[in-house]
Amino acid sequence: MNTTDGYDYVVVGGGSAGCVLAARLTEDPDVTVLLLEAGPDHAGIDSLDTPGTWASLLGGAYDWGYHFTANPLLDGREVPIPRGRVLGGSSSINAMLWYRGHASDYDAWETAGAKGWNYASLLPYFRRAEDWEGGATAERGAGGPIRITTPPNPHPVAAGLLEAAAELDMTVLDDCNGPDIEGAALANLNIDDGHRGSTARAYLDPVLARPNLTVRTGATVTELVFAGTRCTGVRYRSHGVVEVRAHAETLLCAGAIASPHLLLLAGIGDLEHLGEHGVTVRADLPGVGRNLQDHPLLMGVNFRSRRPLGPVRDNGGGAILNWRSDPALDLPDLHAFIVQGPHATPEVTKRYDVAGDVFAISPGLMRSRSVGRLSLRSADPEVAPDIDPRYLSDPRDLDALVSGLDYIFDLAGTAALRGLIDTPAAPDRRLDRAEAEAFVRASCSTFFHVGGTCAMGVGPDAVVDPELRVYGFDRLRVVDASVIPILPSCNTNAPVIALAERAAALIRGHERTPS
Ligand SMILES: Cc1cc2nc3c(=O)[nH]c(=O)nc-3n(C[C@H](O)[C@H](O)[C@H](O)COP(=O)(O)OP(=O)(O)OC[C@H]3O[C@@H](n4cnc5c(N)ncnc54)[C@H](O)[C@@H]3O)c2cc1C
Repeated sequence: MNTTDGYDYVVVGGGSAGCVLAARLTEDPDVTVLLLEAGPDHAGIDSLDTPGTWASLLGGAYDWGYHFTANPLLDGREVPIPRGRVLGGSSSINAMLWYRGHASDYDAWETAGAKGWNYASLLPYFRRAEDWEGGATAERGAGGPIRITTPPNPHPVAAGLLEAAAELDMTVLDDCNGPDIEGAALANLNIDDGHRGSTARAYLDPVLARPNLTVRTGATVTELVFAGTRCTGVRYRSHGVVEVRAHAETLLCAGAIASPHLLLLAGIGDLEHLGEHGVTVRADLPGVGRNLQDHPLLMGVNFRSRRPLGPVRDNGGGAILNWRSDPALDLPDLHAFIVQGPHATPEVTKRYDVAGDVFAISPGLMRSRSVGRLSLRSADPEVAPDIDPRYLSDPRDLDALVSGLDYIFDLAGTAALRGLIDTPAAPDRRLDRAEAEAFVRASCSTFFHVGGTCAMGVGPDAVVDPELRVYGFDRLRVVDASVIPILPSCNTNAPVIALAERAAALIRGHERTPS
């Protein structure tokens, strides 16, 4: 084994959060940072850079290729759960929607025990990250690393969704990232002049020349190294095994699947579970891997277009919609986006014809109540963990998705969409309750928003404290989607980036958790 000299900070994983930390921490020229990324560099790879073809990346060379556990409530299907395996991580393969949800989503973190984490404390970091085309306002930022734009020339189906929503008396929002979120809006996209704005491109590329930053790609961390309760660094695989020391801290940014996996492999987790796999227990921290949350997404409600759809624009979507599955709810729980092409699981594709000029409206549940778990299958780091979001295990989630499916047919019945739709394609008509349930089970997939597996908080299931330090250990933090205690009602890239911005400020001592 090689042992290299140390760095002040070793960042494990160059994804959404890891690139932010590497860039912000090295603003201090006296601090050295090593960023370790298992995947390759993103530079020069056209398929990552081109916004319209992101869906073709799924299951490919830059995806870890995980699957959720077979779910009997989804007809036994093992839903794929893509995660980026390349510099930029999931932000290099994602759909580029920049949506921050509602202020109360973040206030709920503090209520859940994550002291100091609320909308007011995160807003400066959302603003700091943004370069919003509309310029700076009280809510939006300008001049930050991530360029945020709306579709300059929305695809006709995106424009049609906005008109359809207006016909149903929904608000058409000027800005989906303003204080009001209910209604339809043009999407905000992290697309900069036709290029994907991943964190690798926006945060890391501009600072690569800093002498205090070292980036190693093709470097898979297999082990955390400890001296007692102090994390002293990591071992990683890259043409042999290398051990590297972190003089100040090891920062786990490997994402909501790999970060808890590395903790479990290090013997940090539920005592009994670790014992079942012969892992020597370092700390009984039962919350590791628990509290796994994701937003279920129906892939999708498909319609045959009256006219050829033409080339894909923007990210292949362009408009979004938020509404309530039940008028008694305070806030929207359903969120849909338009797809400028077919959007269906293999099972749905087998049953219905979605070939040709077919577009989709895909509804997801942004306040899913089902909570799952990540656990070890083996003590071998090469064996992927068991990842189970337990979709639909709370029956209210099924009700909400059935309601969402039905509402898409209300939209399809508007004059605006009737002008675009020849006929429903999948399903091929509005369904009754039993049929709709069956369609939900066959079409339910992931919105790609896995989080919560190393939740911050104070209770017995909390894994990190509100400064993101792993309970019971020195010099070890988790900074990525894992620490989110309750998923916000939105896509998760912007929240993770704001979280990492705030974490960088905490680590640098520029921000304090209130006592
Ligand atoms: C297909 C897809 C579409 C999505 N669409 C959107 C969207 O449109 N809008 C949105 O807001 N969100 C979207 N998301 C979600 C969002 O991108 C993620 O929530 C966010 O990127 C998570 O950031 P992270 O830093 O927690 O993890 P990641 O960005 O996944 O970063 C983890 C990094 O760690 C690396 N890594 C893992 N294990 C190791 C190891 N052992 N050693 C070294 N490196 C390791 C990985 O390769 C990766 O680079 C999407 C996600 C996917 C996958």
